[in-house]
Amino acid sequence: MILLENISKVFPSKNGDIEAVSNVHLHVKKGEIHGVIGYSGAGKSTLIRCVNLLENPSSGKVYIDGQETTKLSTNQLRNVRKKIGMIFQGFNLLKTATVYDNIAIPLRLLGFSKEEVNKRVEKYLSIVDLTDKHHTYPSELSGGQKQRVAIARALAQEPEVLLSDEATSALDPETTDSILDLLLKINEELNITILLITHEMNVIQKICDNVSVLEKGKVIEQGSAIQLFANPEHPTTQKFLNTISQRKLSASLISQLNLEGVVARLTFIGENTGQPVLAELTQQFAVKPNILTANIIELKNGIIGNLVIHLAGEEKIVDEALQFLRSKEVGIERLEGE
Ligand SMILES: Nc1ncnc2c1ncn2[C@@H]1O[C@H](COP(=O)(O)OP(=O)(O)OP(=O)(O)O)[C@@H](O)[C@H]1O
Repeated sequence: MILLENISKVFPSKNGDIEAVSNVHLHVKKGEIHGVIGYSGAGKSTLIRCVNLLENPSSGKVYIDGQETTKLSTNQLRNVRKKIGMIFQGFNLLKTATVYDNIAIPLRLLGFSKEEVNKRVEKYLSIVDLTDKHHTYPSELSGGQKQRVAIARALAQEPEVLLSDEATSALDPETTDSILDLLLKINEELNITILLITHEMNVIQKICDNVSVLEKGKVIEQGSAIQLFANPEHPTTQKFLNTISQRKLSASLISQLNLEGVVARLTFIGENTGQPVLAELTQQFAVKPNILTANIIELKNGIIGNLVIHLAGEEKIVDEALQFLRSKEVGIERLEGE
């Protein structure tokens, strides 16, 4: 649905060029929710603005629904942009217009009849659960309600793609959750493809199918959310994961425990999370597992369990025990200390 082919964006500045986005390749398939996560300054906003060409890439190609948009005329581009809705961290509502008009005005500008405008405003206000707010002004709404109006406005143009630029960053955790639920509903019921940017791992955890991690304008890791949460390879991805689950033990504690046995992180995916493998382990091998940390991460498409254990016992038997766990498709990472 969205294909970014080797996109770069360079901003000239007095102190030299700034390469905000560097050779990014990203494919978002129809119907998926793809999250781009990165710290401040990573290039997320610039990248998402390249998708609807609010920002012209310095090089590379953008395809929407198979059509290369980077070579279209302004008129042709206007038609493609109708397929793409966008929501923002700051909501971007018209302060002097009611909720109804905030959604209706862009439709009127697109030339829809009064009846069609009315039909769409009613339909999308109902989808975002704000049917009682027609005559309310944005200043009288909470942040979450403002974002719902912005979402209704984006949906009213009946786009195929929704771009979300940090849409939940200004909201408290509970409101964030309700907006994420709404994005899931839009994705599932209206089959709208969503590309979102965020610096919050819980957003990725809750609604994304696939993820790209951006750092200094480059994609440093890309894959399914399950893959990234189960086996984060890049230190920056690992740092993001630490924000939602405490994965780290101190190096000195690990060193101390490694003197007698090994410290290992066991990762269970999906159905594996329910298997009593540690009980089987102690029945079959003369080892004593001691659980140091444990957590379960619920993702949109599955569950991942993490256990960090200390396995005491004879070296050869400990190795066999770890081999047994691998044979049960448990991910094993031996942790080294100082
Ligand atoms: N119009 C511009 N002119 C010059 N430099 C820019 C411009 N827009 C962005 N940059 C620079 O490009 C880099 C990436 O900025 P961008 O806003 O895309 O990052 P971000 O990941 O969205 O950050 P944040 O989460 O803080 O918004 C930064 O170094 C920024 O200063």
